[in-house]
Amino acid sequence: MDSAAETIFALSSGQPPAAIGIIRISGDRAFDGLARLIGSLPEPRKPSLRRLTDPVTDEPLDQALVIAFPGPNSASGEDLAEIHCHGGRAVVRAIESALDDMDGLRRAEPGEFTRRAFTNGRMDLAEAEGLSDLLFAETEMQRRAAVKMAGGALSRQIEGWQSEVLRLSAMVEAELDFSDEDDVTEGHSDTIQLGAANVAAELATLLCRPRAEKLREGVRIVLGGPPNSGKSTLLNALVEREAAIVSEIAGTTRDVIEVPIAIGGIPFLFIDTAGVRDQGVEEIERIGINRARQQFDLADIILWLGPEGDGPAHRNVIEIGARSDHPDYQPKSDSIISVSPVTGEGMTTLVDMLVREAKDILPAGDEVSVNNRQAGHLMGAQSYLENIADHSDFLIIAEQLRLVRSALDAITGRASTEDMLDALFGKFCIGK
Ligand SMILES: Nc1nc2c(ncn2[C@@H]2O[C@H](COP(=O)(O)OP(=O)(O)OP(=O)(O)O)[C@@H](O)[C@H]2O)c(=O)[nH]1
Ligand SMILES: [K+]
Ligand SMILES: [Mg+2]
Repeated sequence: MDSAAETIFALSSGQPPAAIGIIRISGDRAFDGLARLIGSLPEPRKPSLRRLTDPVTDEPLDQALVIAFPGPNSASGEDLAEIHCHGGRAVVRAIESALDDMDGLRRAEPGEFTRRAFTNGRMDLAEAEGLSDLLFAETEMQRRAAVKMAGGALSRQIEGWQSEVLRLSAMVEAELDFSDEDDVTEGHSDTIQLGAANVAAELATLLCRPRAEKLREGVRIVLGGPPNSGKSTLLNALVEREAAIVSEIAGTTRDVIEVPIAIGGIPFLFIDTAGVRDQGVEEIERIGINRARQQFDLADIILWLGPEGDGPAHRNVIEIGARSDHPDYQPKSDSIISVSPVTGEGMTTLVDMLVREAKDILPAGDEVSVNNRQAGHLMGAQSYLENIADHSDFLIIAEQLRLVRSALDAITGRASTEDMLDALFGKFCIGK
């Protein structure tokens, strides 16, 4: 049997025990399965309170709210039944096993409900990616961006470009049809070139923005400086727990310590590193220092605790005067803030500064951003559009426009490979 033809079921709510459990059944036999538990089917889309009975043993299972959503206007695009039962482990297990015993019903794979929604045209790929992000969102900023994606903001933009490119294609086709006649108008060629350039410019605007992945990974802030400059102490203060070992021994930190934390709804990844020095270094510390240097390369921001102007070459270094309360403290220039986790001096100013900087590094909440996969296809589309500027041959232009359309289709999944779909939907949990 074709797997899409099978009827699937799963617990779609969180792990039991919980106050309620929601079991969803999707497919041709969903209503049949529901009817066998409750007797007769309720009216479509109307929640109704029913007694569930095991069809084999006749044993009462639970009292539950049941809803039947006929396809294709359901979340999955198929007949979909929901059973809102009590969320105890035994109740959920008993209902699931009664369903499992029915012919043609089986437990769903992770993400299978959403995959069916996609297959049945209830959701495009960009929206499904947004939904995936939404399920994994941990900070307020991630949630807002994901809601936008799942709501189809990017899909609508892509649709707009698709229809403009189609319009240009139609003009090119018309030119090709009449090309054996002599009155080919110069003007049309200009209109097509201009139209292609406009779409390319809009793609460029979107491509300039930070990638969506950055929201999931967090802004990478690497603490750097010589041994004993107070990096680990500052890390612990920023993340409000003893994540790194602190001691007066120079060379305490060797491994890279990464701590993800949200501040003001913004995701950060704070990274503590080994103190960088050249003299008196043994083998393990040297490895740690190499790791620190690798982290400097990957950083969005380096927080430099060392001597003024001595930080690694990087586009975004924030210098601070660390351990400002310490008797050995040498004040730096006026523009450099003094910070001490011990007295709290400068801590609020520093955090505010990091939050401000982070906003330029992360996608903005009110703008559409694209992930790396989507950006790859947009860059493809952009280069085909740019090729058009170099050509006056309508055959070549027609081909480039066709390539643009298929690159844009790949973003919404109208041209997607099985591998990519497996990778995306496999990340979802069972029951989603
Ligand atoms: N007075 C004072 N002492 C501090 C401050 N920050 C750190 N220290 C002390 O300085 C010493 C080194 O602190 P660490 O946080 O381990 O320094 P580090 O840069 O991580 O050192 P390595 O991991 O060895 O490179 C410890 O004894 C801390 O207690 C500060 O703000 N004020
Ligand atoms: K130390
Ligand atoms: Mg340290």
